[in-house]
Amino acid sequence: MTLGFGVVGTGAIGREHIQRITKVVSGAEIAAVTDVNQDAAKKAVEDFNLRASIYEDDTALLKDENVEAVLVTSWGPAHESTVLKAVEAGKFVFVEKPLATTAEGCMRIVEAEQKHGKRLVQVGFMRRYDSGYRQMKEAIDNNFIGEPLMIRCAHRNREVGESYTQDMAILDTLIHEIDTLHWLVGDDYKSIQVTYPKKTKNALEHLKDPQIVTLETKTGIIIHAEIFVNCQFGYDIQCEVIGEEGIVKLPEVATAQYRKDGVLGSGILQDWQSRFNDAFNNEFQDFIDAVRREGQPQGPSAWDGYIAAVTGDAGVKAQQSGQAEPIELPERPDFYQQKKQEEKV
Ligand SMILES: NC(=O)c1ccc[n+]([C@@H]2O[C@H](COP(=O)([O-])OP(=O)(O)OC[C@H]3O[C@@H](n4cnc5c(N)ncnc54)[C@H](O)[C@@H]3O)[C@@H](O)[C@H]2O)c1
Ligand SMILES: O[C@H]1[C@H](O)[C@@H](O)[C@H](O)[C@@H](O)[C@H]1O
Repeated sequence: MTLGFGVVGTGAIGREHIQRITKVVSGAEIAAVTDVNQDAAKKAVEDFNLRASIYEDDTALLKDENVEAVLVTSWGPAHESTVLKAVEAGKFVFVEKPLATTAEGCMRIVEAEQKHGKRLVQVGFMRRYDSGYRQMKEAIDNNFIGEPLMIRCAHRNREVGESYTQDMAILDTLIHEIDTLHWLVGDDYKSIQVTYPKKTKNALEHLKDPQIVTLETKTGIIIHAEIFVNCQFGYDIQCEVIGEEGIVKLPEVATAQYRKDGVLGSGILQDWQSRFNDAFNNEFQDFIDAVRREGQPQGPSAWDGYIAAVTGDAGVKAQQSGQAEPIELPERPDFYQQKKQEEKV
């Protein structure tokens, strides 16, 4: 069976995922599309030569029997409503981050999914599918470095535009570390604090950049994460876990090495699309295979989306207060502990 996707939001990443589903991964096709900008939906159908119906909104798209899974790539504030409608209709959902823009919204999805009785939703935290992070997780799970004690990481973007606001450093950028790191070490967060070093002259006036985030986990691991979104030199993701008996570090992405003008060097990737292209491909293949074979997704769950939202809210509060803000999460429901397998991804 080929899995029919209905795409809600045919903007930048929606188009990338359409390309991925039709040209790169196997087992799925685009059955339908919609966008509040109908021209964007029509253009996607034309540009990718899709045999897909175009609907005026998500409600109409969800009625299409050929739509078995919904790909939610609209703007963040629109995600919750589409995901809830899709869960209500019993369709699988792949939703780009954020699951919803509020913790309450994420909880509404968690509750709806539990009411449905089996997992339908996967959140697009693609770093869990990056081969470097997966190797790190394997080393940590196999106790290769002993108990993790500290994590140092950096999330650097070359530059950001006018529309990038202060809270986005947490909710749009750090959100990836928030998801990846608790998965990596199998721990929950306890608190978050944000401090501001000297500001770069390359940041627009409204933005403090860089920012240093300190997260503490329940078992006492301290994480130092640098968010630097106008670093100028490229897209740079670093992560190092320091354990009792060794260190495991995210490998640099291999790019050609050159010798020129007395320099031995290699290029730095410039954007997240190229840095995580393989991870995006892997996450889609896994989603498609899991729902076709097991009848439910196995990747980052609605509960992971909820953890990210609660931690993100505390992070935004910490940006304003300068204090360590507590991160209060209820117990993970049994529903989201069903399979140890899920934790591996
Ligand atoms: N995983 C990642 O690294 C990653 C990277 C980029 C973007 N994202 C996420 O993907 C989402 C989309 O980002 P983007 O850069 O493609 O944005 P975009 O603005 O390029 O595209 C969004 C599209 O959704 C449409 N849209 C908005 N509300 C809608 C609704 N209610 N119904 C139907 N269509 C609607 C818009 O018209 C637009 O075409 C965001 O949530 C963003 O955070 C994730
Ligand atoms: O800071 C950016 C991140 O590095 C990317 O991975 C995307 O998530 C993008 O939306 C963010 O603005």
